[in-house]
Amino acid sequence: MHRYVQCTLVQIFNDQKILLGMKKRGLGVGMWNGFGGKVEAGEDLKTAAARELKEESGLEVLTSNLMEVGLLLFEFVNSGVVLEANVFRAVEYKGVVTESEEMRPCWFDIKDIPYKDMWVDDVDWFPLMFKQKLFYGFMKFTEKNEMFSQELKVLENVEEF
Ligand SMILES: COc1nc(N)nc2c1ncn2[C@H]1C[C@H](O)[C@@H](COP(=O)(O)OP(=O)(O)OP(=O)(O)O)O1
Repeated sequence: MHRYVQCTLVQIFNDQKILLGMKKRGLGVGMWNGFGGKVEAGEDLKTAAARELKEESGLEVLTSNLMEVGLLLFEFVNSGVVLEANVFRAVEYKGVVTESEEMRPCWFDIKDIPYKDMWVDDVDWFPLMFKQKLFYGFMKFTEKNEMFSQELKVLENVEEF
């Protein structure tokens, strides 16, 4: 049986740079990623995305400045957990980038993304995000977090999520 968990993943852009965070604990520790986490009871997706961004990076974003860019389902077959990651991008935000208990943020040029220190799926969908394509993906992972199956497609509009 599967257990679906809604979560968010926010990508912050400044011209040709993207802000990534080095995960300091928990799922994905030791890897660079966008900012996000589980949606809490009673929260809508964008409110959860803005909260996680603030908690992990110190940056504040208005929910109206969060643009949907993709939906990714990560199934961890051993546990039966399926993370439904709702991916957003933002180019308008305020605040000071600040290291948190969970993430150490750093700006990267979009031509120099540290894919070798990121989840293996990222190398396939980051380029779609950089081309401003809307995408859907379904990836399956073993108990060692190795990806063994991947479906990834470009969508026309968010209604196809
Ligand atoms: C499996 O492949 C993944 N790829 C990418 N790029 N991102 C992933 C993958 N699996 C999970 N994620 C992202 C999605 C979310 O943004 C976070 C989930 O993080 P976490 O489990 O730390 O969520 P929190 O609510 O912050 O957790 P705490 O309970 O520790 O606060 O990872």
